[in-house]
Amino acid sequence: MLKALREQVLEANLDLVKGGLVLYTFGNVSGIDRDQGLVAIKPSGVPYDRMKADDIVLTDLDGKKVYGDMRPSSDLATHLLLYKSFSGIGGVVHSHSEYATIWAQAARAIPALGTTHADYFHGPVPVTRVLTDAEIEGDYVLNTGVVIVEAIGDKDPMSMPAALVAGHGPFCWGRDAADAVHNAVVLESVARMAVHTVALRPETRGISQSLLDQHYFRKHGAKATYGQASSDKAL
Ligand SMILES: O=C(CO)[C@@H](O)[C@H](O)COP(=O)(O)O
Repeated sequence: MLKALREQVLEANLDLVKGGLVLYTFGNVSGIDRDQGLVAIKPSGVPYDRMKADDIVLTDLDGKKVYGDMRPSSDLATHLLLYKSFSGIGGVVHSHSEYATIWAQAARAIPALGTTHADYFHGPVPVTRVLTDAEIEGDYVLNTGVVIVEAIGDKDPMSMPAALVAGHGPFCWGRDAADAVHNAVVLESVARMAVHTVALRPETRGISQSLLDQHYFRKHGAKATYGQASSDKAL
């Protein structure tokens, strides 16, 4: 059932390890088949080096398992809410990558300090509000999705493909599972550079709106000029 999607999601999960974003069983990646309304997601707590395409769990958008013997990722409800809220996305990543998590733990948005940031994120990467005790004691995983959607607000989720969950870590998304991992790897790089930039020059104000716009739109959207015509995100 949806073998190609399960294989893509397996590869994307293994790419979290290759990208240095996760330790042990931390983190998770999912992908969606919009036509069938089914999500393929990492099984919970399974070491990446033992994970097989058959271990990838399929659920519907209500979280009902339709394929697989394993329990789905413990973050499933967050992934599902993001798919329901952001209709253009095809993949979701959660990691505890260190520098992005440092910003999340500090409950600070990552400021747009340079063109590396602007190539991927059209503005500061937002941080969620801190969940209330009632939200934590209720459905914490679902409410994590709620505060991410709030933090994105009226921004286009494809121009801001990441948010930091205060006190927790980053969630990223993209056109598919591989694209979401790509964004998560870049987010970690941008977060690392921002920590050091702010340490070196605490008063830094970041780049201007015009430089941010120029770099972002050079790579994204109908008028993008970067790379080759067939690719929105050539490296
Ligand atoms: O943040 C968390 C749990 O709070 C997760 O990222 C875990 O690190 C991985 O959980 P599974 O996807 O294996 O359930």
